Amino acid sequence: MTTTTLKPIICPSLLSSDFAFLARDANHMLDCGADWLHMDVMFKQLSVTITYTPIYLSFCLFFSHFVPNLTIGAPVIKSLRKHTKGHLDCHLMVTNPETLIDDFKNAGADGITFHIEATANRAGGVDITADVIKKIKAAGMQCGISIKPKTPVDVLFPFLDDSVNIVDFILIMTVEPGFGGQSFMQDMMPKVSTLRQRYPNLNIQVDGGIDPNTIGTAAQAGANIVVAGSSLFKPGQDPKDTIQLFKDTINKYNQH
Ligand SMILES: O=C(CO)[C@H](O)[C@H](O)COP(=O)(O)O
Ligand SMILES: [Fe+2]
Repeated sequence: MTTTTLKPIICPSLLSSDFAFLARDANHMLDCGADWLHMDVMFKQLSVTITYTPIYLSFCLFFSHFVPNLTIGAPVIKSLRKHTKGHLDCHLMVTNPETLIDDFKNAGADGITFHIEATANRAGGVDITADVIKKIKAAGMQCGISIKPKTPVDVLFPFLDDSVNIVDFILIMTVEPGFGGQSFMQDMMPKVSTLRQRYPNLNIQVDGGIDPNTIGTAAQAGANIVVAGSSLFKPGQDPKDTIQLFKDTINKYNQH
């Protein structure tokens, strides 16, 4: 297989911006060298999981929120679109991502990343997942698939091996989704290196706890797209230097 050098792509998470000055903060990050603008879409939606428990010889219903937080939706993307030319990389932490694809496309999103836990765990999950990929691509957007920390990486293989419905990148969560400012989970790195070995040309994004101390670990494992909120919006620090450091570190480890 021929390999190409993967471009570093730095995505400031606007979850850490001042929402009252969203466009100002987004464009400042682009002026500082950022490549994409990462938009964290969280919807505190109740989901139901049916699980068979052999111990009790019965089926149990579990109710949970996909994430315990509520952030922004398509109307905010639409407003921001009018004030920036940046690539809007929308990370959907919601239970039924297929219901939001048209809204986000119409609002001006450039890419949608959905969580496989929100599609594959439902009845007919493989087909639902494939349909979501198809729908995002048919709408002309980039498509990413994300996995939470407890989800094994091999659930992604069938979709990456599909030569028809091409996924643009994988997002490996390096924190439990829901909030910015959490600590980087180093134990997620074997997932990144497994993907890098199996798919040398795959764009791999990491999200959560990326800062000057953790970027080396993520880049060495094989990540070339990084999301960073807290570390880029840290008061009193120039994001230009941090973005350049992230790019240099990714380039250092990304020589096939
Ligand atoms: O998806 C996310 C949380 O669910 C955010 O993108 C992520 O946490 C970025 O923030 P930080 O760099 O502060 O960890
Ligand atoms: Fe995110």
